[in-house]
Amino acid sequence: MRLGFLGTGEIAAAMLRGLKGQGHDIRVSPRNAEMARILAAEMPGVRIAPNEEVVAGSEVVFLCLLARVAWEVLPGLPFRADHKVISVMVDAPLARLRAVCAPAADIAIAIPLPPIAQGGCPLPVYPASPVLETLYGARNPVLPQPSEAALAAHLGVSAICAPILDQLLAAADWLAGFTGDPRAAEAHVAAMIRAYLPQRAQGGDMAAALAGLSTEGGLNATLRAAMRGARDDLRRGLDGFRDRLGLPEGGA
Ligand SMILES: NC(=O)C1=CN([C@@H]2O[C@H](COP(=O)(O)OP(=O)(O)OC[C@H]3O[C@@H](n4cnc5c(N)ncnc54)[C@H](OP(=O)(O)O)[C@@H]3O)[C@@H](O)[C@H]2O)C=CC1
Ligand SMILES: O=C(O)[C@@H]1CCC=N1
Repeated sequence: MRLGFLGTGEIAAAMLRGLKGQGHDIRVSPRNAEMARILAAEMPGVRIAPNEEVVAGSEVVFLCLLARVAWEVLPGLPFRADHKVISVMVDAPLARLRAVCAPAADIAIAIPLPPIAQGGCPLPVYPASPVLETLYGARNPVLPQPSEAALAAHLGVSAICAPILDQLLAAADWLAGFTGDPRAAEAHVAAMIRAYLPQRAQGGDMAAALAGLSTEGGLNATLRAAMRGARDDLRRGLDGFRDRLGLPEGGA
């Protein structure tokens, strides 16, 4: 398939690496120049081309720009009615994407995360996108959403990755302070938490795991109580995205 990526940053690089071995003909935009060079050298079939050529030469165009850049750049590009466009951008609702990508109308928003490079990354999308399924579905669970609001809520919850990783790193750092082995400490924390996150988590698994860690006076119960404020902070932070993500009142 002929694929184009506009914006060759963190998420585009991960998405490209997630396509390795599929034999696509891929054009990437020249910015970020260093990343574009690395990817073109790393992956057969990837070439660097001006934005206009990325769009003109592709059947599927991935929008991996910052939204504020996209609003300036996209209106001048040669979109066609037969293009399939997949945006992964935050702050880019469908109505505005349709306006700047016209006459292209087959537009979906997806939420990849950097682990898509290896696979196993849940991939919410709205509206359903057969081409996204074709490209990524074999290695990642593609999750079509029933509405743009549901997609936006998934976008919001994706923000927990950084604060949770930050907590895990703080724990590993604390452990390494006693063991003197930061690598082993990080590996241990990762393995311990991974053991609680089965490949196919069922509703209720997390609550059951938490119940199993609630021994009265135990270390887990003690630290959880001491960190109750962090739970409230997380909830408040997510609620703070409502306007930005266009989420309806009510909901949660
Ligand atoms: N990082 C993530 O995990 C995820 C990010 N996203 C979304 O993806 C989008 C990109 O994020 P991310 O990859 O992290 O950001 P980056 O800043 O890493 O990538 C954006 C890229 O766009 C390039 N760029 C700037 N101007 C132009 C232009 N005129 N034409 C072509 N390319 C240009 C930048 O190049 P230069 O460096 O030269 O300025 C940069 O490499 C954002 O909208 C973000 O919300 C979505 C899901 C996950
Ligand atoms: O943090 C962000 O804005 C992007 C969106 C989803 C994950 N990362």
